[in-house]
Amino acid sequence: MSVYTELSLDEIRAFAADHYGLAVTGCEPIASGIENTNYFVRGDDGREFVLTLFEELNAAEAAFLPPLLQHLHRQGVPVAGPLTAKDGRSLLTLRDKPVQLAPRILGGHPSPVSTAHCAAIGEALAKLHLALEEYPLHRDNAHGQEWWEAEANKARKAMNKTDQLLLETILEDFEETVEDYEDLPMGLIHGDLFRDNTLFEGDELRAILDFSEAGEDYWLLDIAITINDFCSAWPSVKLDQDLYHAFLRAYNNLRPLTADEQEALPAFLGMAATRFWLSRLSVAARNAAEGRSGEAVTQKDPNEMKRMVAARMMGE
Ligand SMILES: Nc1ncnc2c1ncn2[C@@H]1O[C@H](COP(=O)(O)OP(=O)(O)O)[C@@H](O)[C@H]1O
Ligand SMILES: N[C@@H](CCOP(=O)(O)O)C(=O)O
Repeated sequence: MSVYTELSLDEIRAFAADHYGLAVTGCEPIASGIENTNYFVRGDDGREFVLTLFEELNAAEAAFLPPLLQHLHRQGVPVAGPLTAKDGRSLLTLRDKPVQLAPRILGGHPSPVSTAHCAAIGEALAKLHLALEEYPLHRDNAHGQEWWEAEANKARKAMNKTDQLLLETILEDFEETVEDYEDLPMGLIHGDLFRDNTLFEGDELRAILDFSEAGEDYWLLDIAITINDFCSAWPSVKLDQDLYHAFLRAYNNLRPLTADEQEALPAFLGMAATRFWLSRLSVAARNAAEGRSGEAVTQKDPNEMKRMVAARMMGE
């Protein structure tokens, strides 16, 4: 689990009382996050909340999130909008880090994924893209093309020849694709729509979580990121054709992919897997450098993504 900043019940209790007028009776660290420190928090009236301490974003960067979530909520996209504190702010500071309290949404990460889950997430992603079409606030994708090219330069030095070739091939394929199809639609994207950033009850999508990666980029990148995780035939990293088609049918129903997007999708699937191959390598290197290890830190496997990159390159 990832709890980078350990908070005591007394500290959470004082924070919730001072800022939200909430009487807290218990808290529990959340075992599954990667980037932020999260705690489930129980109120004396039985309500439950999630306290998120942003570990990577500064206050200015994190301030983008509450209005975004409130907008999506109003547009009918299922998200957990942060609570407003007594002083009207939705983002506060604790231990010198940005912090928010949001309602706990019931549900679990879908596993195994069904065609119904893929249809639900496909529809929700199209709704999210359309809901943000006219959204006035902008933010660059911090892990878009510029980032992954810089990251690839660092990562390739430690790679064997085969991995270097795989990386170069995918990067070149992507660059050629975006040159060939220069009008691919763009907008604000979620940027990290994995199963573990969703909550389902049965087939029903209850919440899309964790908008830390939201930023301006190709809609198709968001689609590819989501397909890669939702529509793979885990533990195999190959695409499951039933899941894939269920996702695309539902997405297309609300926002039909352009002809160029359909042509470009295979290159984006490879690039989306590469983006997470690189970020997982980077997280592993940082954890090693900072001596973060053991039970308190969740580390996802870069090799899983590398295998997916190779599969997507083979059209699988
Ligand atoms: N509002 C919420 N309701 C219920 N569970 C939540 C909520 N927010 C976060 N979680 C749980 O916490 C986990 C980690 O949250 P996430 O925002 O993905 O953190 P990180 O960015 O550190 O990975 C999620 O996978 C989910 O299980
Ligand atoms: N989805 C990323 C990791 C980001 O973790 P999150 O818990 O912040 O969503 C990956 O799979 O590498």
